[in-house]
Amino acid sequence: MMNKMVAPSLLSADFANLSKDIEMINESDADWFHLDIMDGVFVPNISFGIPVVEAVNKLAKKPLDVHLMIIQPEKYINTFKAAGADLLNVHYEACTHLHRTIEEIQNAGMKAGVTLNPHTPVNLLEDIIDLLDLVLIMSVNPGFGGQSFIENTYSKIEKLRNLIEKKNSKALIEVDGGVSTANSAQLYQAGADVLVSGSFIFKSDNPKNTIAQLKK
Ligand SMILES: O=C(CO)[C@H](O)[C@H](O)COP(=O)(O)O
Repeated sequence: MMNKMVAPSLLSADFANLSKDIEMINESDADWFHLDIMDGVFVPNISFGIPVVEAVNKLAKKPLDVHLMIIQPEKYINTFKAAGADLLNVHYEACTHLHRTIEEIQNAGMKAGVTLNPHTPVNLLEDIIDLLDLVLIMSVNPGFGGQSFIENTYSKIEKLRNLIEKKNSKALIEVDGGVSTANSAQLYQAGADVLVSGSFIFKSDNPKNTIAQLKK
């Protein structure tokens, strides 16, 4: 059975009032917190780092889903575990030894996810999908919030769902970038389990209500 989960992306939160937005997510129907870590090298932007993950972890009452948009993510596995990450997403494009990195994340006591950039085909995961807890499909080029959704994402989700079933994998499918109520129903229908949404939630008049709408 498919899930209908929502992970608000703190990238679009008000950093001057972060505790208020964390409290809003705690009280909402959201399932996870999504935290985007950008290094200015793997992606052309810098977001926030480990001290912010630690601070969020002190207040968050839901799991922390951490998306590493950084080179050499294997160097920071234990650091993010100590900071409070429950699920660690690394990019397929940033990992030379992906199998080893996934095992290290899981051995550190976290769920392991692999993220695919829009140009990366899902069939490249064929020989590792059975080990994964999650696959994050980027529906924008990573680096910035507020971009337009790439329509080819639906067919990528369908191909990934087929691969997951063929390989009897437990991996959840998460989608990130340009997600709103204009595409949420179709994304769940295509096979997505978890939707990440940033600007659509935080720029709305009633973010808690928007999160509830995204779960419908
Ligand atoms: O990973 C990200 C950017 O790299 C963000 O999580 C994603 O873009 C969500 O933002 P929005 O919902 O505003 O598109």
